[in-house]
Amino acid sequence: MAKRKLSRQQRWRIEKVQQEKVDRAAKRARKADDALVHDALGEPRNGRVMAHFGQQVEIEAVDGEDCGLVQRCHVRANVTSLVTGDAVIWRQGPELGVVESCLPRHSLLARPNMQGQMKPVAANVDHLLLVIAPEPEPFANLIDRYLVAAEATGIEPVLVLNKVDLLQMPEKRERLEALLSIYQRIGYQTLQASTQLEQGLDHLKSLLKDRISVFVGQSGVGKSSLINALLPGVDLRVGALSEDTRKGRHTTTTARLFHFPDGGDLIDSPGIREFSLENLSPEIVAQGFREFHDYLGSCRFRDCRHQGDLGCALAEAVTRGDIHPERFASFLRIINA
Ligand SMILES: Nc1nc2c(ncn2[C@@H]2O[C@H](COP(=O)(O)OP(=O)(O)OP(=O)(O)O)[C@@H](O)[C@H]2O)c(=O)[nH]1
Ligand SMILES: [Zn+2]
Repeated sequence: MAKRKLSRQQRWRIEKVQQEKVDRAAKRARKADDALVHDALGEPRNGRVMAHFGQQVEIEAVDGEDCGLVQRCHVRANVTSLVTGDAVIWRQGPELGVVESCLPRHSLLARPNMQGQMKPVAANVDHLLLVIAPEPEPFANLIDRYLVAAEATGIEPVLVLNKVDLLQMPEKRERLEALLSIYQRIGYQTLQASTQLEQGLDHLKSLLKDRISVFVGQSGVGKSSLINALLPGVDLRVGALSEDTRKGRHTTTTARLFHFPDGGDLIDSPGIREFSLENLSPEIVAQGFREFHDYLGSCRFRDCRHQGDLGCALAEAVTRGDIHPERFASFLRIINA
């Protein structure tokens, strides 16, 4: 009896402490809001989230005479979960500005956090540059996994084969070009580059113009080298990604938006580069294979699992040569993973 009473009391205490924490946070947010009302804030204007630091964000003005001006901003309590790349309505302040609302997003990139929950990391990305290389060679499935994730978020992927200077051996060149041609045939843009030979960079620059891009791909394929070639003078690892906190200066993993000198923007962070697909249903995965679209819904059985089922339209398309067998095998590996 006594034991049960104690545990109820303990529960009550824990709940009370938690409620106090929530109340304190709400009070802090209200106080910050109130303080801003009394400051001389500017007119509402359009802006873009450049980076996110705890309770604050860095906003760049995208309109007006001082377009390009950057200010740290407080975020109104009713504006939830802003991420880098978000388009916002904000007001400039003497010291701190304020974000009043977030405009609708056309895409959202997410990645799993430590607890395995998907956390949004970047908004309004137009282009996913999927970097592959002869070394390390892309492992089976890697390209398709990224493409499915891109299709699920509505972001246009482009395949970038970097380090083409390493393709001296005809056998290797043929193998990688055959791989690229699978994707060209189903309508993906591909391009070849070498940061070593400074090859393909102009083509890449023209693709990046007027868009927000992210670079993804396995470790060692040359993402940093490509970004450094396109964004000279910006150290992506230190400085730009650091923030001052009471605990001292440290590098955060927050995503940051950068402007390419020749036009277009980059959103980058260690987390974004690892972005991948998590827990997508077989239907969404199938939608992520764009050459399957014409056949989905045409299988004999409405609940066809496309795994040897009778009258499977996908399997028939593979037999006819309309779907590449490697892509179909990749689809099955992803849904059975
Ligand atoms: N031969 C050759 N090597 C390159 C090229 N681009 C990059 N490398 C080399 O590839 C290695 C990996 O390059 P990074 O740019 O660090 O690759 P990354 O994709 O950013 O790797 P992570 O930071 O681990 O994700 C480095 O030793 C580069 O010098 C290229 O065009 N040709
Ligand atoms: Zn089927």
